[in-house]
Amino acid sequence: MSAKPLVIRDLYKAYRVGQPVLDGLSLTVDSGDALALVGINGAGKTTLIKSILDFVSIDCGNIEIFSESHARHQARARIAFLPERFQPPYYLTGEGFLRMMARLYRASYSESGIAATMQALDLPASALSQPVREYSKGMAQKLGLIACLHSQRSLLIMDEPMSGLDPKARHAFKQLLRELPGEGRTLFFSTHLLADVEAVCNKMAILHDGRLHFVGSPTECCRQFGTEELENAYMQCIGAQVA
Ligand SMILES: Nc1ncnc2c1ncn2[C@@H]1O[C@H](COP(=O)(O)OP(=O)(O)OP(=O)(O)O)[C@@H](O)[C@H]1O
Repeated sequence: MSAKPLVIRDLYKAYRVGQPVLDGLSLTVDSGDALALVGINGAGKTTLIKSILDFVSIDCGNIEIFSESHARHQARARIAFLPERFQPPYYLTGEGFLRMMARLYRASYSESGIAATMQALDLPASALSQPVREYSKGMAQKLGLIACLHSQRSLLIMDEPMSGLDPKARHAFKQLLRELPGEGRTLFFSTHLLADVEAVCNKMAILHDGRLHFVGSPTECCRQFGTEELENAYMQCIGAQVA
């Protein structure tokens, strides 16, 4: 049996003593999952992502990436990551950035593949030779997404990847995301957009008060909370009033 992309057990993380952001969180992500992490502002989504990537130290528990401890350098060798508020280095051109990322990811640089993804996301070919400091926010986001998609890595971790994308680009990006499981890749991303969760994901995890209050498919979430609308199910899950 192949190793699971991500297994988290009893994870605790506090920035201040006695105030855990993650309070005994456990989660398993299976190969080919497209899992969305949702939760209110400040719920701890970015903290969870940073914990997985060992960007912050954890207080307790363990995290395994393809059966290796997340703290081991090689555990991250199968991950591509796109941070929240992504900004490529200002001194590079679009192509310079994509070639640098391909080297870092030890992936081949496919001119035709990148051209196709750029076209799908409505990023003009001229952006390749343009310095990224001249990019709009959405253009920079698209460049980061393209680097991630072309990383040839098995586990893609993205923090709010759709933020800054216009509706057309979001539509195209969701289509690209839907293709990932068929390529044997696994997707783990945070989002506030429940419509995107329904469109892309076979699983969602609702983080609230430091714990996962629900893990399962959007359909199961609606069923569990006795509603047809995912938004209402989510509100009930986090104990919020539904108007
Ligand atoms: N470096 C830090 N030092 C102290 N507290 C932090 C730090 N980073 C985050 N926090 C706190 O941890 C909590 C969770 O923050 P986090 O950024 O993980 O939430 P989030 O779910 O990603 O939020 P959002 O949806 O707004 O992006 C917040 O209360 C935040 O203030």
